[in-house]
Amino acid sequence: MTLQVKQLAKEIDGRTIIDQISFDWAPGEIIGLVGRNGAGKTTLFRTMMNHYVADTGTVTVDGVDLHKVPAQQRQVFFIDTQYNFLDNYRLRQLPDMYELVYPNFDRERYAALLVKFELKEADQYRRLSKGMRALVNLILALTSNATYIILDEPFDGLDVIVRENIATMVIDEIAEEKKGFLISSHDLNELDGLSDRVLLLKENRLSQDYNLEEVREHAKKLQLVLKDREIPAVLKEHSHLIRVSGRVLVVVITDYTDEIDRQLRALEPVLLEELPLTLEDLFRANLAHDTGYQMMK
Ligand SMILES: Nc1ncnc2c1ncn2[C@@H]1O[C@H](COP(=O)(O)OP(=O)(O)OP(=O)(O)O)[C@@H](O)[C@H]1O
Repeated sequence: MTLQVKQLAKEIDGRTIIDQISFDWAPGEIIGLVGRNGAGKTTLFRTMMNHYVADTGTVTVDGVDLHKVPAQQRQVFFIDTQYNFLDNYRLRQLPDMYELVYPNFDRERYAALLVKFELKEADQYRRLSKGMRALVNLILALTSNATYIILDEPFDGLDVIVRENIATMVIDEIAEEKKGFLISSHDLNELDGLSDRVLLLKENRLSQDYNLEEVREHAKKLQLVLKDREIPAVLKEHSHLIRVSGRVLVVVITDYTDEIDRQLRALEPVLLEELPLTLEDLFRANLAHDTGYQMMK
């Protein structure tokens, strides 16, 4: 079972917002969609869900076009955090609405999760705090029993505890590989430890599709103090400078080989230590136009 987005494009007011967007998404995957503010993340979701009619392209689940067979949209869950109908309803009323679209909506689990997170059925959605709304959105997403769940900036402005709760629930949910998540964020740190794959939206297009496990297999982040102040060729050629503080260099080498290791050790560094690689390091290393050493001149 796979959801396939193919060549999706949308113009608004004569301006291209998303263009040639293609990717596959399988249950069991947590995909991060990263892009700066205004990059088009929400527009991509709205276009996938047919809230915006696509100019070109298709979204299919097992070959069935979601835009042509609306009933198939029950396979995908998305709450538009900007425009939705939830505001005027009380939490106890929401299952009635969602059941119309998602016939496998799990009312029992919905009620149990409200209790778990101390949310009251009588509360009106619009009177909830931002964090509580984010939790309700996630609870609806999980209890809809849709296979593909889109979460648009689910951590935006949330405190650490709510963030942890959401991340834990997402990770628990994919254990059986029956559901997949597509989670947008403009902050890479939010996706660290959560996504195994990251799509980067840049200048209207998906500019990268990273499998983080693969990237991590080949990449290393090192903290180094060299004898010599001169940056050696092996670093200039193969590494990206993440940080420099005094004589301590922190670099990422995206393609670490035995040969690079040999050359580094041959320099007899005063310190050579491996550091944990974050998502942000990988992006900086992969996206920087230069290697970072220019700033040292
Ligand atoms: N209905 C609309 N009418 C006019 N412009 C729109 C509309 N929807 C989106 N846009 C424009 O499309 C661009 C992308 O917006 P979008 O909300 O998709 O970005 P985003 O990546 O989700 O941003 P953020 O991280 O800030 O939420 C913006 O320049 C926005 O102004």
